[in-house]
Amino acid sequence: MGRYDLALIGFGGVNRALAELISQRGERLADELGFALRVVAITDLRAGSLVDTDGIDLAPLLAAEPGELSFADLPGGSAETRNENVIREVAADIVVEATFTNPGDGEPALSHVRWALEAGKHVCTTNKGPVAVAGRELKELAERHGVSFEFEGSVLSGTPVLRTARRMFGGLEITGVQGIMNGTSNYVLGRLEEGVELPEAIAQAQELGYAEADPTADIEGHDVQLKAVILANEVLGADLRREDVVCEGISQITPRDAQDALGKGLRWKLVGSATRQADGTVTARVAPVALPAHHPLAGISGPGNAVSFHTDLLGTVTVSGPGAGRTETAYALLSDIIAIHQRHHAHDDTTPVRRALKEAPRG
Ligand SMILES: NC(=O)C1=CN([C@@H]2O[C@H](COP(=O)(O)OP(=O)(O)OC[C@H]3O[C@@H](n4cnc5c(N)ncnc54)[C@H](O)[C@@H]3O)[C@@H](O)[C@H]2O)C=CC1
Ligand SMILES: N[C@@H](CC=O)C(=O)O
Repeated sequence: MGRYDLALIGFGGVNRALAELISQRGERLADELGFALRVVAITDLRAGSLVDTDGIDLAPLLAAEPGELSFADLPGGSAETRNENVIREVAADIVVEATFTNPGDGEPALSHVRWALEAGKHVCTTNKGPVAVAGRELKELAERHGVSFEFEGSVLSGTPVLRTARRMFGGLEITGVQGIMNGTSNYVLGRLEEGVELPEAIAQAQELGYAEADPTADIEGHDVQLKAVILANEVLGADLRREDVVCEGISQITPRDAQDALGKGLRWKLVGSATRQADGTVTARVAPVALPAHHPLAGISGPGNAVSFHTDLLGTVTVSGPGAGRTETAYALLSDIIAIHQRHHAHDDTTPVRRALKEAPRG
């Protein structure tokens, strides 16, 4: 059975949840998927760095409170983050990038991804910054080095939107996408409908692990702006930048507004969209919209998200599911690792499904 050695860059909510999945379900996953996962390096701004090429024992790290974790006194540990050294030098197959999203220049995550690809390592990330700022360049860099750059979790967390569009919509013309793409703001709008004030609703979303490090990005729409760029570029073949997307958030909506709307059969939602215009160009915007109850996006509640694809042959196809959450987003990373395995080891007959297919009687 094959094995992938992982370097985790950033050890906050999402990468800890991935480590938990590996620690608690590693054997089951290996049986099902036909490969094992082992963590050989972790870096984090607050905890430092830790390297063990025989495999890090994750259980004691996961038992520690996140804020109290320090690698400094562990064998192979250091108080220094040492990102570049770890990413370039440690013998890992896949670098898993889950540090803060920087909506401006995508840094330092953009450099983390570049270093890894240059070193011939696959990358999966949930970080929107590098994808929105330099997605095309990074995909080309990955191609040149014969490795994969996967980022399913950058839009709608673990709900497979990008891969669904890429793999399942062949032969369709997609004319536009529209969706609720931020779990925090959708959760907050639901709380406003219940009469909770904005600061308290935001604090609850932070506690639940939905919000960005700076929740302004969620509330003012900047997070959706990045997701609209990624969808426009990935699904509609555009070349948009964040500045091209007109953006308005939900900070002006009060509990009273939300409750008044509800009384009229409307629900305020933060809607992101990208549309192909008649001249072939693509435009995108983010804005709060009071949707009528019968609209397909009106019923999406809590941290749930949904994206509708407008197509020529199927009409509108909507994918919905969690848009945020630590474990849900860690699943996106696992799905990226599975995609890497399928792309680079498609001819291995190691998984139970492949073995069964090969051994099944024909005719
Ligand atoms: N939490 C969620 O529901 C989702 C998160 N994401 C994205 O996933 C990424 C991670 O999210 P969370 O784990 O929730 O964030 P978090 O804030 O819990 O964790 C980020 C971690 O990165 C570390 N870090 C920051 N800068 C670093 C650097 N230069 N080097 C090493 N470590 C660094 C921080 O110390 C922190 O532990 C973010 O980019 C976020 O936008 C994407 C989809 C959903
Ligand atoms: N903060 C984001 C997390 C995922 O991108 C959200 O709330 O949707």
